[in-house]
This record gives sequence, C-alpha cells and structure tokens, in this order.
Amino acid sequence: MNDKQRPVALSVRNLQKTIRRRTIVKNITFDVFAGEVFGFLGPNGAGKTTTIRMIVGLIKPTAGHVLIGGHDVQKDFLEAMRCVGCIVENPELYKYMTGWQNLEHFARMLDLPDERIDEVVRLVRMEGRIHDKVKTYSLGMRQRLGIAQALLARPKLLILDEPTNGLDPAGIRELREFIRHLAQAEGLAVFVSSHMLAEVQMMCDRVAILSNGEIVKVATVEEIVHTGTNRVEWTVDSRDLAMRLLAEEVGADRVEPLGDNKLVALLTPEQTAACNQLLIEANVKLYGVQVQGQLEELFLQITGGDSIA
Ligand SMILES: Nc1ncnc2c1ncn2[C@@H]1O[C@H](COP(=O)(O)OP(=O)(O)OP(=O)(O)O)[C@@H](O)[C@H]1O
Repeated sequence: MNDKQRPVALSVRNLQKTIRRRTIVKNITFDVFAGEVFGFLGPNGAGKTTTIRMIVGLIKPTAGHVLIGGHDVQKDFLEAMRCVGCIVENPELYKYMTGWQNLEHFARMLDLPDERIDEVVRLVRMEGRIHDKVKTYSLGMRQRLGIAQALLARPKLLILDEPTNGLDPAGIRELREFIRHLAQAEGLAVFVSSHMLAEVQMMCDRVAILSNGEIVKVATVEEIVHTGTNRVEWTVDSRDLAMRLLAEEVGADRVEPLGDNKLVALLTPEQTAACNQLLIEANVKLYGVQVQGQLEELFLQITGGDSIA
C-alpha cells in the first residue's frame, strides 16, 4: 500500500512553538500512518518533548495544527484525545496494587468491560504476572503495563516518549519487538521519540530527524540504510598497502587513512563488497569492517561528529 492509501493517524502541519522569544519548534510538518512505527529522532534538547506536548494538547502551539484520527487537537480536543494513548516519561501506576487492579481502575473510568482488560493484557504479553503487585515488576514490565493502560480505549495512535530510557539491553530488545508486533498485528500507528539512532533503526519503519527544532529529514529506515553511499571503516594490519589497493579500485579521493591501522572510505554497497574481496585476495588481514549508513552519518553531523573521519 502506498502512503496515499494508508489512513493517516497523526498529521502535524507547520507546527511551531516560541517560548520567551525563543523558537523551540520551527514549522515542522509530517504524517504518521496506521500500522507504522515512526521514529522521532533528535539529540537531547532538539525539541522532541515540546512537540509531543503540543501533539497531545498539554501545551498550545504558537502556530500550526495537529490532527489525530482526523480531529484537530485545538478545535476538537476530546475527539482527538479519544484516538490517542500516550506515555510521556514514566507511566503513572499504583505500586501497591496489582497490574490487573491498575488496569481495572482505568477501565472503570472509561466504562470498559473486563474483557477489554484481558485483551490488552494478552497484547502486552503479561498474562503470567498481571496479578502480582506493580512494586515487584521490573522497569520493562512497568513500561508494558503503562502501554497496556494506554491501549485500553483502543487508540489509533500510541505515543511513547523515550520508552527505552533506563531499560537494560534485554528490556530494550523485548520492548522493541513488542512495539513492532503492536503496529503490525493491531494496525496501530506508533510514534516513538528517541535520541538513539541504533534504536530507531531497529524499531521503526520511518524516521524524522529533528535538530534545533527543525526537521532535517524524513525517510524510511530502509531507504536510508540500503541506498546511497555508506561510510566504511577497515581495521587492517598493513594500512598503506590497503590504501593503495582501494585507491586503485575506487579512486584516491574516496579513501582516507585514519590512525595507524585504519582507513575509511565513502562507498556504495557494491563497491564495499569489491573492496573487501580485493583486500582478502591481497592477504591483508582484516581485523574489522564497520559500515555506517547515511542516517548515522547525518546524525553524527547533527550531534557534532565529523562527516568522514
Ligand atoms: N517551558 C520552557 N521554557 C523555556 N525553554 C524550554 C521550555 N521547555 C523546553 N525548553 C527548551 O526547549 C528546548 C527543547 O526542549 P525539549 O525538552 O523539547 O527537547 P527534547 O528533544 O525532548 O530533549 P530531551 O531528550 O533532553 O528531553 C530545550 O533547549 C529546552 O531547554
């Protein structure tokens, strides 16, 4: 299905926020479609939380519009909020109650039956622990219970602000798989903010990169990872020999030395394969090869890294 046929769960149009004469979010525009995980990537202070706060109506935009499920957050607040589940920072939970009792509390407020609680418990795969007290849960389980709570009212859009903060690697992996599953199985649009590129690459279908309140790129992760040139870095035993071989293959202007035993080049995937083969055939010992996609390259530039070395 192309983008024009997919329902738009969230539409952000020319959104702007100025606080005390400083423009924190500058004229940003993007759409998030049903069934996709959309990453909102930017270094600390880029304006991610401020944008999320405008999306869910916690603060008023200076200019622009947000539509959730087709409803304008400013003009049609209640209808818009009916379509969204959101977790900003840590989920609010009652620690001395069980997971189930927490969900029951919110289900009663929303006038939802127990069957819906069962459904969300299954969705977040917490059947085994749902009758234990929340204080016995790991941070990852608390996150999932928070998501279960956000899912109770069947939102079209789930917003998660830095959901993996504080989780250990196993918890991050679990959350990532589970978020992907939610988007695919439930057709939910998931909007995830993060300052970690690797996380966004693994979890998301598309990504918007925010820098100083501006969107510098919106693209599919696939597009960014698999097309164009990559930055390739080799660690070898004989740098000068490797330099000479690669310069002959792709041109001297594409290859640079990096320290005593490293070299770096900007190459297409095909060129990378050819260069690897060349080095192996010449018996150059390859201690390591690192390939960084354009997204990484761009993100490094935004966060202060150099473009090539
Ligand atoms: N109420 C406010 N008054 C003044 N400045 C603010 C206010 N809220 C945010 N800012 C500033 O706006 C910028 C963006 O903040 P924001 O919290 O949106 O960034 P972020 O991308 O979410 O970063 P982080 O990941 O660190 O939370 C920061 O420089 C912050 O200091």
